[in-house]
Amino acid sequence: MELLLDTVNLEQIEKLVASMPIAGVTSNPSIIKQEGKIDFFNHMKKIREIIGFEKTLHVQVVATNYEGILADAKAIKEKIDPEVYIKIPINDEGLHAIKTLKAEGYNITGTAMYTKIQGLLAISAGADFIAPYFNRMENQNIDSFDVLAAMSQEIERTQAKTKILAASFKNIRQVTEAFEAGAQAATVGTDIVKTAFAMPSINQAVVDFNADWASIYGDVTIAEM
Ligand SMILES: O=C[C@H](O)COP(=O)(O)O
Repeated sequence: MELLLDTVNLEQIEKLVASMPIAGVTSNPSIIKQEGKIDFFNHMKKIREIIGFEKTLHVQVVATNYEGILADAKAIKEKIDPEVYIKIPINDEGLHAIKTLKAEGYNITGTAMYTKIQGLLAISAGADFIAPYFNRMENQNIDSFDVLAAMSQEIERTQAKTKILAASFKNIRQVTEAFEAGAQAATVGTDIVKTAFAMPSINQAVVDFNADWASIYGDVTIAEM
């Protein structure tokens, strides 16, 4: 499985990339807004410096029409780096742009995915990743697990190269469900990452082990023995 960070906070990225098996970083305008009016291209380049080229960086277009999306994609690729994944909403204009940009060798992540048909079309257009919005689908009473499982089946059936990069999570259960449904990757906010080990029993187990050790050896650690 691939775990990506859905943030552009440099400090958090640096910290979590060092301590967790992180496969990349994703962003969108709402995520950028959380950092204020950052120097967009320089900030994205700093993220690349932190994560290196073995991890993926996904940056979203803002234009909503075909020509504008192509222009945004070109600028992102030229001003950040050629390896960046261009995030494009899967709608009529976006899909048109995905077809064109894939033919020109761009890395593409189809995003804003709420329905099976969006995913099927993006897979067919050759998107490298599709990003179904797990929590947002649940909020609309759509069975997220079923949508992801259908995408997984389609990728398997057609032997497509597309990977499912599940997004939009409000808790860890949704993340593990996304992987169980067949997602290869999931992008999560730093708040969700932090809850991965938040179960009180985990810490209590460590406290109990330490107490038993101390009852035998006092405060002498294994390294000091
Ligand atoms: O890029 C898409 C985001 O992961 C959506 O997440 P959100 O539903 O928390 O805004």
